[in-house]
Amino acid sequence: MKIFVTPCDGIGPEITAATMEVMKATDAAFDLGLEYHFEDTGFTSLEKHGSTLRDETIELARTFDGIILGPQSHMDYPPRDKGGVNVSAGFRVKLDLYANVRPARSRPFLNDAKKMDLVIMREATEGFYPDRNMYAGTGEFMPTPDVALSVRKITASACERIARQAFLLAMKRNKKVTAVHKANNFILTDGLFLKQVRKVAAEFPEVTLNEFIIDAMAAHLVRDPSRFDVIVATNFYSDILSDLASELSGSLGLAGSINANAETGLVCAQAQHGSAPDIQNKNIANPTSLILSAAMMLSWLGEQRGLPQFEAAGAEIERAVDEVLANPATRTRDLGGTTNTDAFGAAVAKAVRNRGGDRKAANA
Ligand SMILES: NC(=O)c1ccc[n+]([C@@H]2O[C@H](COP(=O)([O-])OP(=O)(O)OC[C@H]3O[C@@H](n4cnc5c(N)ncnc54)[C@H](O)[C@@H]3O)[C@@H](O)[C@H]2O)c1
Ligand SMILES: CC(C)[C@H](C(=O)O)[C@@H](O)C(=O)O
Repeated sequence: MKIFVTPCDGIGPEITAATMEVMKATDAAFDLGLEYHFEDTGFTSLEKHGSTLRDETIELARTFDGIILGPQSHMDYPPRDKGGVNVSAGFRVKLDLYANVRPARSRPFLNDAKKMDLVIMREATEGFYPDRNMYAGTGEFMPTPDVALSVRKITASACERIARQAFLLAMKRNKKVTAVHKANNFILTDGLFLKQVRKVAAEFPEVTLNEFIIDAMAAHLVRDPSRFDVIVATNFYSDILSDLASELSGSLGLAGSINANAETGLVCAQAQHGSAPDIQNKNIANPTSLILSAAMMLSWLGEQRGLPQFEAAGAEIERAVDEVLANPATRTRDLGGTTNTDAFGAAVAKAVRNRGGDRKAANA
């Protein structure tokens, strides 16, 4: 299996290095036969090639089975005509990775967070990124110096396919979907989203559909996240709600995700958080988010291609992360500990290796 890796900006190289430690240990324990190819994106690509994301990088990534994508320092990029291209939106939009799957769960051994185990199914290709061939703020216009406009594109087809992914996931979980919208105000756009979700819901009579307006949803999530299971929403709403949910679980640094396309089979592991420039190059970032994203990527590849060892490998990384997080001595600073990024990665890799040894002994 061929994996494309691009660490990108800020804490990206640090959390990617920790993730690769875990991937190597997992590959050895499960005989996955992973091969890696590393490419520059973000500021390193800008310095070498004049663009934070080149078309050839995207086209190369398309030929791989999976992608590990680090966070970008998009806020600090130069304008597009000076090479600043939105790396994240570029991968999602150009590769049509429309399902950004963002889980968040509480861990009783970690903190006293309210009980939560949910997945946000985020539509990742449209909304304020309006065209498959244009990205990086091209949905914005300034007709006069006093007026700035932002165009949000919502299509029936994109709403339908993300809704279907949400219901398919709900069938594997607790048969509950919550659609989040603001159709009270955005009658055409959010109205279209809601119409498509209801249409797909009719195909899944066993799944209960609830609907919440985005502003109230934020309050309900904070008050009682245990009410929710699979949440589906358009791009922008999901982006905000998923940061809220992951912080409720203890830290943005715990938030893994994949961007996937169920039809082409391509999958991209990507932390939910950004490049955290406030803590970059200090070896203190929590790499859990990218490690769990890589685990999700392996599980997804396993499920899609009928490869049980990949599913087992993904589950094992999740288990190893929990084992390491359960020990206050091996937590990173965002969770009140003192463990560094590389040491955390090494601890998770060791937890995977230890169990791999147990498994081999049991099979001998
Ligand atoms: N997917 C992406 O690539 C992505 C997502 C969001 C933001 N961004 C970009 O990231 C840059 C910084 O944005 P921001 O500061 O608003 O958001 P951020 O997610 O980078 O950071 C928010 C806060 O969370 C902390 N944090 C984030 N990840 C952490 C981790 N793994 N371990 C410990 N603490 C962590 C940061 O230190 C910061 O205090 C901007 O340029 C923004 O455009 C990129
Ligand atoms: C950096 C930004 C373009 C991005 C988005 O808006 O999708 C981010 O918030 C994310 O969640 O990956």
